[in-house]
Amino acid sequence: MRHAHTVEQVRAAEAELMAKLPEGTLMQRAATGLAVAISNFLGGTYGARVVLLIGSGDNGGDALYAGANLARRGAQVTAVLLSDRAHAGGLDALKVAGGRVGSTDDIPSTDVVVDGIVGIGGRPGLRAEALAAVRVAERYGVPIVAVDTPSGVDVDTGATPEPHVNAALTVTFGTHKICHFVDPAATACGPVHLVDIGLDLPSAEVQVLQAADIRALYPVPHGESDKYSRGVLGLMVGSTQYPGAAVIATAGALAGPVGMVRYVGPDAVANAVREAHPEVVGDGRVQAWAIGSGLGDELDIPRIRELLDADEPVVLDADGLKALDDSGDHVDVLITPHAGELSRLLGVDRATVEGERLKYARLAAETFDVTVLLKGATTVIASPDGEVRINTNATPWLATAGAGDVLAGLCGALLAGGLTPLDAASAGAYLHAAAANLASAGGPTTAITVAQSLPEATRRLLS
Ligand SMILES: NC(=O)C1=CN([C@@H]2O[C@H](COP(=O)(O)OP(=O)(O)OC[C@H]3O[C@@H](n4cnc5c(N)ncnc54)[C@H](OP(=O)(O)O)[C@@H]3O)[C@@H](O)[C@H]2O)[C@@H](O)CC1
Ligand SMILES: [K+]
Repeated sequence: MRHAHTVEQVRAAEAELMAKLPEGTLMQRAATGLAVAISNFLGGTYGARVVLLIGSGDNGGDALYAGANLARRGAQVTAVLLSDRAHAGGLDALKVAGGRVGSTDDIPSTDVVVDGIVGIGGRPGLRAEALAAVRVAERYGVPIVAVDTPSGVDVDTGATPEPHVNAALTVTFGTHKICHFVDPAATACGPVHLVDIGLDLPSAEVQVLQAADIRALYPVPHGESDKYSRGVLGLMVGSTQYPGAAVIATAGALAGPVGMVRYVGPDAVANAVREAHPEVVGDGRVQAWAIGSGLGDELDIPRIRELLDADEPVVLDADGLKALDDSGDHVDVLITPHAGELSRLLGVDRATVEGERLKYARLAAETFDVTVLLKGATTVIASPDGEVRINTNATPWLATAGAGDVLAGLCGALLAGGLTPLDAASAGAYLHAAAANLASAGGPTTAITVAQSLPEATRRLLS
C-alpha cells in the first residue's frame, strides 16, 4: 500500500525527527536522494547541463545541495535565483562545488531544469519570475524534475487552480503527498520517486492499494463453495432504449467473483441479456444489487429507493443516481459517478468537481452517507467514515462507451461476494483498469473487450 500524508502531518513528523538529529541532516538525506534521481533521469552526470530554479525556502535548499552533489560528479550546474532570498548554506555548497549563478538565458541549452521553486510551503500558482522561467523551459522542450512537488499545485488537495509546473519526474521525500495521487495535480507530477528520509508518520489521509492489497481482498472460492455461497447479484440495468448497457454490465458482473447473476428488466432486454449470457437467471433472492446503467427514461425511482433502503448492498450508477437522496442510511451503497454525474448530485458545475475531485468525492460521501467511486484518470474512492483511496493504474483508452457499465457490474459482483463498499470499489477500480490495460495494450479497445479481459486480469492478480 502507498500512503499520502498532509503537509501538517509531514511538518509534525519532520519536527520530531529533526529534534533528534544534527542540524541539516534531513535536507542532506533529501538532497542526496534527489541528486541520485536526477543522475538516473539524465543517464549520468559527467558533462550534463543542469539548471536549478531556486525559490526562497528549503525546497530551493534541497535543489542547491543536490546541484552541488551533481557538480562534484562533473555536471555543469547553474542556479537561477527567483527571489531575493535563497538557502545560504545550499548556495555556498553549490559555489564551492563549482556551480554558478546564471539566468533564464541558460535554460534553452540545458539538459534538465530542476524545480526548487516551492514545495510543501508553497501556495497554488507561480509568481511572475518563476512563471517566466518555467515558460522558457516549456518553450524549448526542456524536461523539468520537480523537487518534492511540482511548484504551483495545491499540495493537500491535488487542485491546480493556477499556473504550475508540469514535471517529467517528481522526487519527493519521506512520504507521498496528496497531490502526487489526486488529479489534476497527479498528472502534473509525472512519475513520482520517493526518497526515504526516516520520518515516523501517523496513519495516512489517502491510500493507494497495490496488487498485493487487492489480492488479499479478492473473494476466492474454496472447496465448500457453491453458486449461492459465492454470492448472487441482481442487475437492474439497461432498457428498451439502451439494451446494450444490460448486456455489457452483465458481462462485467459475470467476470467478477459471483456464483450467479439475476437480471430484472423488460422482457426484450432480458432476452438480449440471455442470448449473450445464457447462464443469467430471472428475479429472486440476491446478496447485492447493481442498479442504474442505461435505465434511461424507464427508471422506477420508488422501486430503486426500496432497494436502497433494503438490507442488501447496492451499486448505484448512471441514471440510477437520480433516485439518490440525502435522507436515510445508505452506508451499504456504493455510487459510481463520473464528474458530470457527481456535479448534478451536488448542484455544482462539472469543472469545479474536476478541479477538486478529492473535495467533492468526500463531500458526496458525507452528504449522502454512501461510498463514492468518482471515475477519472485517477479514480477517487471516498467512504462515509472519511477513508479515501485512489486508484492509479488506469489507461486513457478506458474512456470508451460502456466501460462504466462493466465497472458497475463488476463492483456489484464484488459486493455480492461479501466485500464492503470501500473494498468492492477499490478492487473493482483496480481490476477494471488492469483488464483495460490488457484489452488495450496501448491501442483502442471496447467495453466488451475490457469485460472479456477481466478473467485474465484476475488470474494474473491471483497467481
Ligand atoms: N518537511 C520535511 O520533512 C522536509 C522538507 N524538505 C524540503 O523543504 C520544503 C519545504 O520548505 P519550506 O517550508 O521552506 O517551504 P517552501 O516550499 O520552500 O516555500 C518557501 C517559501 O516560498 C514562498 N512561496 C509560497 N508560495 C509561493 C509561490 N506560489 N511562488 C513562489 N514563492 C512562494 C513563501 O515565502 P514568501 O516569499 O511568501 O515569504 C514560502 O514560505 C519541502 O517541500 C522539501 O523540499 C527537505 O529538505 C527535508 C525534509
Ligand atoms: K518544487
